[in-house]
Amino acid sequence: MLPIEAEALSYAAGGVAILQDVSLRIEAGPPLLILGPNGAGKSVLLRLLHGLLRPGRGRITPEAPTRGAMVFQRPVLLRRSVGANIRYPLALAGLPWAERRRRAAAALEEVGLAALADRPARRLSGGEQQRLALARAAALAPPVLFLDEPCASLDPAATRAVEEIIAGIAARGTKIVMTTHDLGQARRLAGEVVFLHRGRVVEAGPARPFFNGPASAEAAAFLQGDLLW
Ligand SMILES: Nc1ncnc2c1ncn2[C@@H]1O[C@H](COP(=O)(O)OP(=O)(O)OP(=O)(O)O)[C@@H](O)[C@H]1O
Repeated sequence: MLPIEAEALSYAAGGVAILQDVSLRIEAGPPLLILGPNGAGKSVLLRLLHGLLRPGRGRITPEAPTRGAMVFQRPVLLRRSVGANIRYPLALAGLPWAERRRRAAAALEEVGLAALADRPARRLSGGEQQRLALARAAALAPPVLFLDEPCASLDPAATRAVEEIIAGIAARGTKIVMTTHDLGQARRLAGEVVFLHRGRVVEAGPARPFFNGPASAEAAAFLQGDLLW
């Protein structure tokens, strides 16, 4: 599924342009963080890249109904046990029974939920639910994992736990493409950055130079907390 190539994407809703002429290439490597102020179009771009939304203009290759797994700000869990939430998509993917058990156990161990495997998933805390959602997506070993503000409703400790899980998934070869409002988190996780402002890509490239000395006035203002929209 990699690379994913987006060419001249535009997207509008209700007659309002949300993204304009966005081109980017997603390649194997460390996490790609999509950054920008409120309303810049980060979530819409993530959904286009994944395939949940279709661009009004432009093209994304490879063409596919979806181009990876996705985890949302608020996890969508089945009304089943923690373990069953992980095993169900593995069954849908056609994996044999023993392999499903093995992968589910390993995934729960990795996110620290092994002891809660038989609990109803929807009774977990917010942080535990998000860890479960990540374990469920990672158990499929997708080439790309799209994360939309995965820590938005979590406290700092739960946020750090989720960051460690994300870094672990990335280290095993899944490309992470994610949005966040948390610049500290972006600095900790990002290998590459796409900076959006008002629906356009203003900067794209390796994370370190972006954070240390952004090329554009908009990104410099954003990093100082002075670019509100
Ligand atoms: N279906 C829709 N209909 C109308 N407007 C929309 C729709 N989806 C998104 N928008 C608008 O498009 C703009 C970009 O939305 P998006 O959610 O991608 O921004 P964002 O950068 O993720 O913002 P935030 O940081 O606030 O989450 C916003 O102004 C939003 O109100």
